[in-house]
Amino acid sequence: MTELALFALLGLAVGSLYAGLGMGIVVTFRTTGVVNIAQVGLGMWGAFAADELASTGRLVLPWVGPASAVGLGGPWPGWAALAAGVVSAAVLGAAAHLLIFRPLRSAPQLARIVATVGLLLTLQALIGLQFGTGTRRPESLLPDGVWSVQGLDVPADRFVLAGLTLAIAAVLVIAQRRTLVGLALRATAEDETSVALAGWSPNLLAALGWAIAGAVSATLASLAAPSLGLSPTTFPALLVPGLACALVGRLSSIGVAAVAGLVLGSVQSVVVYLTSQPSWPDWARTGLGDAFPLVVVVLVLMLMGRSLPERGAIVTDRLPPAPRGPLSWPLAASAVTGALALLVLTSGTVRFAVITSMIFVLFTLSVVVVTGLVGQVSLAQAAVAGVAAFTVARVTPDVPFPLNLVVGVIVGTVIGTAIGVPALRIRHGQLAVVTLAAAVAVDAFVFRNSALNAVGQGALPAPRLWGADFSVRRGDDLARWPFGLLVLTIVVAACVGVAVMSRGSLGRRFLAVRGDERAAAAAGIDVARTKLLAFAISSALASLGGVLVAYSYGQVSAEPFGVMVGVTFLLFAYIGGVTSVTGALVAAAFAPGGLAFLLLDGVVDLGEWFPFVSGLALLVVIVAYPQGNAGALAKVSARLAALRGIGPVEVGPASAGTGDVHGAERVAGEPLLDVDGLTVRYGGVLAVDSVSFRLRSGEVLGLIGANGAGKSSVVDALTGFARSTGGIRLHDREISGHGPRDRYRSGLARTWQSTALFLDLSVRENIDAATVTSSRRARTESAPSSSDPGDQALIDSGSWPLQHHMPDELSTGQQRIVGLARALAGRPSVLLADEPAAGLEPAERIALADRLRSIAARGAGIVLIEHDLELVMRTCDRVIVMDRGQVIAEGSPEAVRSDPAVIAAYLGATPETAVLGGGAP
Ligand SMILES: Nc1ncnc2c1ncn2[C@@H]1O[C@H](COP(=O)(O)OP(=O)(O)OP(=O)(O)O)[C@@H](O)[C@H]1O
Repeated sequence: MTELALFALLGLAVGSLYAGLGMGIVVTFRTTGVVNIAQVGLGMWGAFAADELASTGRLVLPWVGPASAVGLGGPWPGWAALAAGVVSAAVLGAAAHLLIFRPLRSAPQLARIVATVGLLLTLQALIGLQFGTGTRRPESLLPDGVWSVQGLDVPADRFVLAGLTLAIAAVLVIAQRRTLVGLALRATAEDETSVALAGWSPNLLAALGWAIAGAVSATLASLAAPSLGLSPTTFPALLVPGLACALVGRLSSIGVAAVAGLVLGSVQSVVVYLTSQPSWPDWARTGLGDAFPLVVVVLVLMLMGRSLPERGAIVTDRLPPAPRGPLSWPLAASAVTGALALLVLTSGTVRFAVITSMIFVLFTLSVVVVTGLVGQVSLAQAAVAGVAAFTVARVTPDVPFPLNLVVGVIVGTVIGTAIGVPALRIRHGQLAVVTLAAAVAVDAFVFRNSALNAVGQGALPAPRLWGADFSVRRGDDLARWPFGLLVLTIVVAACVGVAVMSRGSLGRRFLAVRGDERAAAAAGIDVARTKLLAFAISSALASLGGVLVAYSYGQVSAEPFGVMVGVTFLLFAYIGGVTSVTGALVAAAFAPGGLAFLLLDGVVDLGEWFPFVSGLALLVVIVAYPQGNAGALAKVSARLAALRGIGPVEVGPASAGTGDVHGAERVAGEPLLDVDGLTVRYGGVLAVDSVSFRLRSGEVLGLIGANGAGKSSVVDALTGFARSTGGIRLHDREISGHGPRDRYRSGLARTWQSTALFLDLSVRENIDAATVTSSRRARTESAPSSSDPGDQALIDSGSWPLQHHMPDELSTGQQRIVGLARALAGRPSVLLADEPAAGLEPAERIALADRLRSIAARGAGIVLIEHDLELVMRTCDRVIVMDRGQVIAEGSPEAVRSDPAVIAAYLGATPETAVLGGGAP
């Protein structure tokens, strides 16, 4: 027990460092919305700069080459050096904002994550160049005595460090609550415009946020360094706990992040102590301390996250477009011929570089699948590749080639898919943190754990197939062509597979989930399964790459699969073009150790400067092209498609379809939907208060009320997007416990006020993504079929002529009509239409009313939310009026229109002038 307490107190040193990083990350996020993965780089820079000044008197500046260090005539006193180091980290932070993140402020979130990754690599390289890669142990500025607490002798600096950490947190919290600058800093991330109107410069405020973050991290990194050591190679191990603390503080609480840092440091120290005990199993001795933050991160985020984002939490920024045109087989054939020629015509190191680039294609392809197509950020792909490689090393020679490859890929895929499980509830920057934490854990617990893996078991036996030797090396030949051919065959198969998949129905589902998870679930797509499938395919590709890397080296080691390598995969894939196979090929050509790398290195010998210069170049590229190469590639592929005559056609007026049965008899038939005491609360807001109604077959039921009355919340609750209490029976079956997808598949469909179309898919593909059973029949533009649910939905909604357009080529009104078509694609028995007429011309509204009637006439029940009373009168059999969450009237449109309570609820409007809800938006 005493030992446990002692180790917990000793852990306060590393805990204060984590707290410093966590607080820095929170401050940056609160002021700029960036989850700064490079925060540890800023903190380390300050600590190194302070130590250099204190030990040699050199002021080192954050660049390389001439005048990158100034001699200041002898070592500086410790506290003065610390102040200078802190200022230098603050300036570097502000510069990072002004030069990199300000230009990217309206870029996709992914671009900003990639930029922080690029900044981290650049800072790591810069520190290595300026201060060397060895470990330093600076002089301590804190008291070096020992304090006795309840019989325990604890170094005094631990208490001072913990106290300082809490003091810094208190100062930051008070400053942000009590000072004008603090308040402006808090406001700037949420609403730049209001801050600017109040006379503040959002740009300077954001730079100040970055500077404060850099200063806080550098202060605590410098003070903790004497007991921990300073080394540029230990970055990732510090980064993840820092991010974990920020997440525990929900990226918004400085105080919680600080306390979480201290607790995490203490617990980690205790875990390390426990794992060193003789009773602890050998296989679990190494890496548990490093794996622990992963557990914290995952638990916190899984508890915080939601399986679908909430209304209002939808991220509107778009990833680069993904090509959807037909595969160009001639282009593919020329690429394969070119690669073959390169293999045959080269030898030695050049051929090895060609092979390295080819293997790298598998890594960038894995990022294309999971990030480019499904929008899930993963920094763990190198770890997954490593798992496969280590598995192969372990099972060979008992399991011969190629069976060992299959086993490796299966194990890698299982682990990679498991790493993807948090993605079911966690998104964007937070997912980057989880996958990074997973990479650190796998690196520490598996790759560097000699009790668990086969490192040091020697060379992999030559891969042999049907008697032929496919090994990379024999005698003087460093890169044999049979191995190149083996790699090429696997890579070509993978490329073709991904290209075909991304253009098919799976690719459609991927892009739908990437575009809008809520709308995808409402269109019957299993979002969780789609994401996991993407992680599985992506992990299989990375695993193949991992095994081939192992065979290309002839043995397995941890280095090619390190945490920073995984980070590099994302960086290269994004810049090369993260949404297409072509992008993966471009990225791989420039891969470290690959072909372009070799050629460039031959032309300009950058030597040890290479990592820094390439990091800087990547940052310049990402700032200049925030969508990476994918934007450019998409333009080229659109032009090629236009040349082949498959470009967009002119938008014609939405014509009435063949399925129009206007004028059919209105029959109120069997009950379809029974809603009983439906109640929705958002925290303290009672949005829907015990609403009950019944909808019958053939009926159009109007749901009206002023803005904020609770109408959309009713739709959200009925379709499974808002938590609710009360009964919901569809076809006499209780569905209130079911998810959105199940409800859609049971026949309950909805449209969205925000249109929520999948912007990366054409109108036709939007509809096809939502058809429960997809029709494989070849379609013709002129001959719709009533047996095809997609065709029928396009016709019933009047959007048949729009089917070859991309959503953003359409007006908002047309997009709403397409949204209606998508809701009809599942042939629902109940349709909840949330303001489908907003943005339509008067004539189009009349046509829409007729269409809704004819859909109902064929037996569906429709709930129509609408502000325009004329449309409601024309379309609905019955109307429910809501006010402040409650039903205040119900009856025929005529009766409701003249109900005094209803008129009173609408600001005293007279029945003649009333356009309920204040008019269409
Ligand atoms: N996610 C949320 N969190 C907190 N409050 C919410 C949330 N969504 C809606 N509300 C609140 O619930 C109430 C009902 O909102 P709702 O959007 O359902 O009304 P509405 O009748 O559809 O309005 P509108 O006609 O403007 O679409 C409003 O007070 C709104 O501010």
